[in-house]
Amino acid sequence: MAERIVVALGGNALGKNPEEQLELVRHTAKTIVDLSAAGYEVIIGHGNGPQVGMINLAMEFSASHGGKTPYMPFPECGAMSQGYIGYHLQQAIQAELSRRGIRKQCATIVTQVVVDEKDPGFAHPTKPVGSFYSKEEAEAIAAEKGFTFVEDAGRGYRRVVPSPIPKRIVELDMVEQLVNAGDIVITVGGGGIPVVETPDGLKGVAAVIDKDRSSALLACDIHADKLIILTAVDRVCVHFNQPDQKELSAMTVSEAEKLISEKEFAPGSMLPKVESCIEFVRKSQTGGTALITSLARAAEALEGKTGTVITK
Ligand SMILES: Nc1ncnc2c1ncn2[C@@H]1O[C@H](COP(=O)(O)OP(=O)(O)O)[C@@H](O)[C@H]1O
Ligand SMILES: NC(=O)OP(=O)(O)O
Repeated sequence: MAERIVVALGGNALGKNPEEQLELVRHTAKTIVDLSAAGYEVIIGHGNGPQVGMINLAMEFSASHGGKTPYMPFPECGAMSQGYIGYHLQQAIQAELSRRGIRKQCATIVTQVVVDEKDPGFAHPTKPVGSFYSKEEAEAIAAEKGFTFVEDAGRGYRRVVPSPIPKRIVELDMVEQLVNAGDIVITVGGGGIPVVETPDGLKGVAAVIDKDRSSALLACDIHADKLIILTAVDRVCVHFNQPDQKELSAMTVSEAEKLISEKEFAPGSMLPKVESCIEFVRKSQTGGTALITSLARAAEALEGKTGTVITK
C-alpha cells in the first residue's frame, strides 16, 4: 500500500509577493510531484504569515483611506490567503503533473480549523504576519491601526497576531475522500481559517494558526505514515548558529524534549516544528515518523541521505 505523507511547506516555498510566489511554486511543485511519482500519497499544508499580513494591511488601508472597499474581517483575509496561495500551488502542480504525463489531479480545499475560544494564545499575540518594518514605521502603523509589533531577531519589526492551538479540521472527511481517490490535496493553508463553535454554528476569529501544528493534527487524523516539514535548513541543529553547531540526523521524542528543555530551538521558528513532530509521532496510530528538512532535499531526505528524523 502507498505510504501517506503530509508535507508542511514553509515560507521559502512561497515567497513574499505574487511574482516571487509564482516563480517559487514551480520549484515546490517539482518536489511535490517527485514525491507523488515515487508512489507516495501527498497531502500539502502551507504557511501564510507574509500573505495574510499583506492582504489584511491592504484591505485596512484601502477601507480607511477612501479606497471605497468595505471593512474586511481578519478571518476573511485568511480565507483569501488560502485561495491565493492554493491557486498558485495547484496550478504549478497541475502543470508539472501534465508535463510528466502523470494522470493525477490537484486541488485546494478552503479549510476551517476549530480552536478553543478560551485558548490562552488569544491574550498573547505571537504569530508574525506581513512584512518587516523599521521601528518608526511600526510605531506609526501601530498608532493608526492598534496592531501589536515585535522586534524579530534583529531583522526589523513585524506585526504579531494570536495563534491558538488547532483542535479539529472541519473539512477532514472531504480531504480524505480526495486522497483516497488518488488526488493531491492542498489543505490547512495558513494553518486553516481559525473558527470557534457557537450555538449558531462556526464563527471565524482573528488569529493565525501555526501551519506545522495543523499539519501535525492533519497527519494524525488522516492516518499518515509521515509528517514532513520542509523549511530552509537541511537538518535541525544543536547550538544553532554557534561555532560548535551540530546537525542532527535523528532524535527520539524524549531526546527532542530534552533539547527543548535546554532551549536549543528558537521559539518563533524551529520550536513549533519540533513540537509538532513530537505531537504527531506520539499520537500517530500508524507508528508514524516525522522529518524536518529543506524543500530542495526532500526526496533525498526520504531516502535517509539528509534531514532530521523524529521517532518514538
Ligand atoms: N536549532 C535549530 N536548528 C535549525 N534551524 C533553526 C534552529 N533554530 C532556529 N532555526 C531557524 O528556524 C528556521 C525555520 O523556521 P521558519 O523560518 O519560521 O520556518 P518556515 O520555513 O516555516 O517559514 C530555519 O531556517 C533556521 O533559520
Ligand atoms: N500560518 C503559518 O504558520 O504561517 P507561516 O508559516 O508563514 O508563519
